[in-house]
Amino acid sequence: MVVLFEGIDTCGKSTQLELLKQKHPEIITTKEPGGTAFGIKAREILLESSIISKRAELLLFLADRAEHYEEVVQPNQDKLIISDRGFISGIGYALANGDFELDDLIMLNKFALQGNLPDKVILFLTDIQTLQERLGGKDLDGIEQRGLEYLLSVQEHMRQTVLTLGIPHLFIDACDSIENIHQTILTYLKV
Ligand SMILES: Nc1ncnc2c1ncn2[C@@H]1O[C@H](COP(=O)(O)OP(=O)(O)O)[C@@H](O)[C@H]1O
Ligand SMILES: Cc1cn([C@H]2C[C@H](O)[C@@H](COP(=O)(O)OP(=O)(O)O)O2)c(=O)[nH]c1=O
Repeated sequence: MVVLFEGIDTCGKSTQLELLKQKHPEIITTKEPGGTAFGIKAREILLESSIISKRAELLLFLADRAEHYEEVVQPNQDKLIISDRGFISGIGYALANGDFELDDLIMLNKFALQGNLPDKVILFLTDIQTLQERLGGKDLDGIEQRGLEYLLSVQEHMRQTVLTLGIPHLFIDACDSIENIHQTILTYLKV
């Protein structure tokens, strides 16, 4: 089973994935961008914000996704695989960047994933105050520097995309405590 942890920067995905991995070391944990050797190089380019063309940026995220699918997801289909981000980020950030149609983005992402969408999405939803507090506590990469309004519009596009595609999902209140969220995820995943 393939599960995506999705949500905008600082909503708590990595914290929860780490807790889950501690309790269940048998879970295959991975991430996009950067879950493969190629992805590590792609991630460096993507986060240093040296790409001017939004299409070039999108295609590099998609290249990372295609490689990640073949190298990490496909060989482990029989196990529980949880990825810190995936194609919901791919669509959410691209829609917030403008100039892209949802139908085109769905088609491109299905192409990268050889038609195999994840089984479940756990989407963390935050609010402006929490986002501001948590972003204030870290060095911002090129994408995070695009600002609060940009990130909240990404979040809304992610939410709509999950609903439009009808993927089984859990919406998490990212402002809840770390322990409460952990328990909610354990219950949802039945692990
Ligand atoms: N539920 C929570 N309540 C308070 N702080 C949290 C919570 N979840 C995560 N944090 C803190 O917020 C910051 C960002 O969390 P992180 O898990 O790295 O987010 P993401 O992986 O989504 O970018 C970290 O400093 C983390 O300790
Ligand atoms: C997977 C993906 C990520 N992104 C963005 C989201 C993040 O800002 C960045 C990845 O950074 P990352 O450090 O993984 O995210 P986080 O701050 O949540 O730990 O790339 C896209 O724009 N498109 C995509 O397809």
